[in-house]
Amino acid sequence: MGQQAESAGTRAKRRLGVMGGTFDPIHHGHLVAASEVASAFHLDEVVFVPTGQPWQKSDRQVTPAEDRYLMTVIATAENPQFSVSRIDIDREGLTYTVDTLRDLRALHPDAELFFITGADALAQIISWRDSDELFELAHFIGCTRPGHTLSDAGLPVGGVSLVEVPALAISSTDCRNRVAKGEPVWYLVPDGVVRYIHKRALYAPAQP
Ligand SMILES: Nc1ncnc2c1ncn2[C@@H]1O[C@H](COP(=O)(O)OP(=O)(O)OP(=O)(O)O)[C@@H](O)[C@H]1O
Ligand SMILES: O=C(O)c1ccc[n+]([C@@H]2O[C@H](COP(=O)([O-])O)[C@@H](O)[C@H]2O)c1
Repeated sequence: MGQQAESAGTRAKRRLGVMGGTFDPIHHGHLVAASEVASAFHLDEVVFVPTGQPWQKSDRQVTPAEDRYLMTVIATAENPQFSVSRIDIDREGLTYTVDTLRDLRALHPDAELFFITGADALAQIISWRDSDELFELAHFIGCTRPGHTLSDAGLPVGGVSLVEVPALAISSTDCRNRVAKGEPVWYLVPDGVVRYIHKRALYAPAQP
């Protein structure tokens, strides 16, 4: 029966979530948002895509991509629905989501793409490169995030869904600042990520 349906071309499209981020470091806010969206939108998989060179974060030194990639692998390893892609890290030049989605489209021609963002990122999308094309390549899902208003105002009708996720007032900025001050990040980021941060001495204050 399954085989017949497949050969008749009636098989449902694979639903692939895309969670893009700098992940410097990845924290439970990212993981909960991805998990909630996967459940609410019946996604088959969520691929986490750490940025290569995020052009809107050029005001600060971003941690090397390999460290951010490895922390993302560690954080997602136990969830069979989660995977990590190197496409943005391995592409030369600045990272633009339009390239991410074009590449994922080419890699997964039969999948429907769902790009997941927090409310803060969603509010900036109009400033992203080739923003019109973004909505042809994927459906966008904006998640609530404490301190930010979730809105689809000005975005293409039907191109965006808004979803409420458990409020976790966690940011990578706060995690970095805590480590720099010697404060704990246990339970804000996965345990393996805490250990990786300490092993690699990430976010430590610069020595005088
Ligand atoms: N606590 C959170 N709840 C919901 N969404 C979040 C949360 N933290 C981050 N996101 C979303 O995850 C994506 C990747 O975020 P990013 O890696 O920039 O983390 P960040 O915590 O915002 O980092 P930073 O503090 O360095 O700006 C963005 O779409 C962002 O809106
Ligand atoms: O394409 C763009 O112009 C663009 C500008 C800013 C952010 N993004 C993407 O938005 C996601 C979250 O980015 P950030 O900077 O909040 O970590 C990540 O996948 C970025 O590549 C994309």
